[in-house]
Amino acid sequence: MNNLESYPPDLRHQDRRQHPPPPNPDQDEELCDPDPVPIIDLECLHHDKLEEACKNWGLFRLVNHGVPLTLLKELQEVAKELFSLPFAVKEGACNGSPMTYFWGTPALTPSGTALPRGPQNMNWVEGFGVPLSQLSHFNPQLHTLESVRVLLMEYERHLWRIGRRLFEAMAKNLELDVEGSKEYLAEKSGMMRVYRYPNCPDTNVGWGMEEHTDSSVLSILNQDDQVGGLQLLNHHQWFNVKPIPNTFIVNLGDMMQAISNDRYKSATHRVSINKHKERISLCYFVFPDEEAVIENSKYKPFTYNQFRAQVQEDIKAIGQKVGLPRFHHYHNSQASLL
Ligand SMILES: O=C(O)CCC(=O)C(=O)O
Ligand SMILES: [Fe+2]
Repeated sequence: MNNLESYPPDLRHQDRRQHPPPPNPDQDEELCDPDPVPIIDLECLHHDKLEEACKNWGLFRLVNHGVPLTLLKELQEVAKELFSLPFAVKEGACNGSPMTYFWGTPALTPSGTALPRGPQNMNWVEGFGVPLSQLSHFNPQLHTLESVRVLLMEYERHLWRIGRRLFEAMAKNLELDVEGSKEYLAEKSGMMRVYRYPNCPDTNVGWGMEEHTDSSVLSILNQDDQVGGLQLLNHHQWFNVKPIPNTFIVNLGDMMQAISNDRYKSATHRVSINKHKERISLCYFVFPDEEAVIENSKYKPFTYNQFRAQVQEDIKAIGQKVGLPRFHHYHNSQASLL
């Protein structure tokens, strides 16, 4: 099933062929733990439950989201098909299109190129990314990529409906001005990413995706039905976020934390490597209007454009994102780098 030729050369672990999976892979045991993540029902949205999840977790599981199961299954299938193509085909597939193919890091420049990282912090992931504003503006030559694009167009319409509904409920809880807060969630400002996390017998090679917070307002994740790996940091403890079919994981990003004046939190999360099974996930990120100014008692006035530029600068200069502390009043740059 593992098609070595399809993996980026950096992610081809030499031991891969010598370790067939045991009948009961130990990593699956953790998936039997009770799932601690708060559940939010979109059909019957309780504002107090949502408030509690945003304040205490920065992440929740969304049920009754209204996205057809057939669409979710089809997306997973076509994504699998796309990733199983030879690496060289995937590498060339996005030339001349707004879609990008990347591996080894999720940190990209605005034009979609991977920000260079040292081999010591290689993330065990490959992905395709596309800005939502471009999704309907290109026709990939590669048939499988075109199938993905068509499905993503339909999927995006659902996720925008979900994101807006959730954001409106949060804005109400935060008593934000209804008209003024509209620019904090811009329909086509988002992006979509499809990931594959190759399995690797030696999990010491690092992380599928290293610990981070998202820069978005909201991120909506459709993770593999079967293979876990997503972990959430809450109150100094890491939790496994189980894969449960037909549910989404919604996490709040840095922009939501800033908009809420730090009442809500941007979830710190990471993805572990599975020894035996690869994992597919799809992530939708939605951002504020690029020029919308965020300003309140905890933050100096700033726009998402400025935030993004600062993140890029920090990654280039010190190899990591500093994020929100850069924009706090009374920011002390030394303190935030610790
Ligand atoms: O694939 C996942 O489960 C998480 C992806 C993620 O955290 C991200 O893209 O920021
Ligand atoms: Fe993330």
